[in-house]
Amino acid sequence: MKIAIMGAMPEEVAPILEKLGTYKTTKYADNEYYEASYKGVDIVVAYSKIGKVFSTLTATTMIQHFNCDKLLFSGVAGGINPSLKIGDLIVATKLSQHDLDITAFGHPMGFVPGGSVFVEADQGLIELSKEVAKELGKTVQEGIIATGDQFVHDEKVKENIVKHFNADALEMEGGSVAVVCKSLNVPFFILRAISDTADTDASFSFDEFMESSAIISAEFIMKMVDKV
Ligand SMILES: Nc1ncnc2c(CN3C[C@H](CSc4cnccn4)[C@@H](O)C3)c[nH]c12
Repeated sequence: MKIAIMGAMPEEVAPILEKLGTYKTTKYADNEYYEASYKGVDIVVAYSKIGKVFSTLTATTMIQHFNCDKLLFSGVAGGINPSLKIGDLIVATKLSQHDLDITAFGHPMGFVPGGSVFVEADQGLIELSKEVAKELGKTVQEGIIATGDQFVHDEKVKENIVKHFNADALEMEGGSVAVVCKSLNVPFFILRAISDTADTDASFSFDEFMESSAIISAEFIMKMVDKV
């Protein structure tokens, strides 16, 4: 088995690389991939860079070039559900692309022919996260995550995303990673810790809490690796 551990930003994978200690760095397709063996498990780590295109490239590379057969995503997100506070963890049950819009042709937001509005995450990995949460005595919410190529800092954008997708959190990479993993038949798991609430203060909150929230997510993901 070979596990892909992915983030979007350097800060989202830095805590994971620190835990791994030593790793081999491979440059490929304008990015770097870090390979290590961790407690007998082969792991490849990478941060994609921001957005759906870069995350699609990295997820595809980790699966097709590095032969990963499970993909875990660790990072931060903007909270939509009022129950989600800064630092809280959310596990994606399913994901959508909130900026995919051909409604002019009568299709629902997030849908294109041949696709689906939502892509469901792997139930086995979600169940595993519940075991880890119980062992750690941590609360982990499950919910819908909406992905789009914008940093959301506007209540009206949030409201529109809730209206169309009933999303609990939002970010910029999970929905595309989900499509890649579904199409390539690789179980995937998307975990995010809240860094902001995607409102007018989002960028300030993000700057203040992103690193600490990224660590919260990364530490949980590494506990998942112990059991996967
Ligand atoms: N409100 C929000 N909207 C959309 N996405 C998010 C996220 C999740 N990540 C963080 C980062 C923001 S853009 C970025 C660009 N430059 C520096 C830092 N972040 C991008 O990878 C998506 C956290 N809060 C979000």
